[in-house]
Amino acid sequence: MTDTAIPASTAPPAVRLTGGTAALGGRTVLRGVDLKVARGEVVALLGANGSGKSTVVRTLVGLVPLTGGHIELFGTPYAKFRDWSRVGYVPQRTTAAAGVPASVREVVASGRLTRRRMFRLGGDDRTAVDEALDAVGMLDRARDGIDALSGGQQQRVLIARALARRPDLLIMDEPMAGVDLASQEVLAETLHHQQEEGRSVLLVLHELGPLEPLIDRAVVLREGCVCHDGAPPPATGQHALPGHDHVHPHADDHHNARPGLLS
Ligand SMILES: Nc1ncnc2c1ncn2[C@@H]1O[C@H](COP(=O)(O)OP(=O)(O)OP(=O)(O)O)[C@@H](O)[C@H]1O
Repeated sequence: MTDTAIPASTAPPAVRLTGGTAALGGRTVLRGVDLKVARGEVVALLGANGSGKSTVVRTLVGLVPLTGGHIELFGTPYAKFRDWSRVGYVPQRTTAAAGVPASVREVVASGRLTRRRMFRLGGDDRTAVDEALDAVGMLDRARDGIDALSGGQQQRVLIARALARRPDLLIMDEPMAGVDLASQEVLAETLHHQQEEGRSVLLVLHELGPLEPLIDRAVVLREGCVCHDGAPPPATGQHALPGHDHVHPHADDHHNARPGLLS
C-alpha cells in the first residue's frame, strides 16, 4: 500500500526537517532548523533577508546538502526518497533565463518529465499540462514564447510547471515577489485549490500579505534558527517581528525580470 491510501490525519508529514544545518561558501547559514509540514497544511516560512529561508527549501529539493540533521519526505528518509513526482518546486525568480527559446507549453510540459521518461509525454501528461495552464489562466498563451510574457505571467508559468506534476507537496520560494495583482490573485486561487484537495504547501514569503487567510502556520527564521513556529503573525506580517530588517530587492522585478525558468 502506498501512503497516499493512508488517511491524511494519520499519514506521516509531507516534510519533516529535524536539526537541519547547512553551510554556503564556508559559512554556516542553517543552525539546527526544525520544520514540519503536515498533510494538507499550508505553512509559510518567513524571516529577514539572509535568514536562511531559501536555503531551507533548497535543502528539501536537493539543491543544498545538509551538513547535519535529517529530512523525511512523506515519512521516507531523504536518502531513500525516490518519488519526486509528488513534489512540485517553484524556485525563486532570478534573471538567469534570458533568451530561453521555449514556449509556455514546453516549459510546463518539462514539469512532467522524469529521469526515467525524458521527452516522451502521453495523453495523461498533455491533460495535466492543459489543466495546469488553465489553473493559472495561461492556456490561451500556451504557444507563445516565454520571452513574450511579463514577469508575473512567467511566474504563473513556473507555478503551472510545478502543478503539472499534480504534486502532493508544493514548495514555492517567494512566489509573490514582484508580480502583478492579477498574478497574485491567481496564486491565491491556486493555493486555495491545493488546500481544498488536501495537498501540502510550503511557501517562502517576505510577508503574509493577501495570502494570510490561507496560511495554517508560520515558521519564522532568524539568522538560521527558528524563532517562531505557530499561528501566523498579525496582519502586519513579519515586519512586526522584532529584528525584522527585510528589504525588497525584487520590488522592481516586473519591469526587467527574466525568471530562472529551468534552473
Ligand atoms: N551561494 C552562496 N554562497 C555563500 N553564501 C550564500 C550563498 N547563497 C546564500 N548565501 C548566504 O546564506 C544566507 C542565507 O541565504 P538565503 O538565501 O537562504 O536567505 P533568505 O532568507 O532566503 O534571504 P532573501 O529573503 O534575501 O531571499 C545569507 O547570509 C546569504 O548571504
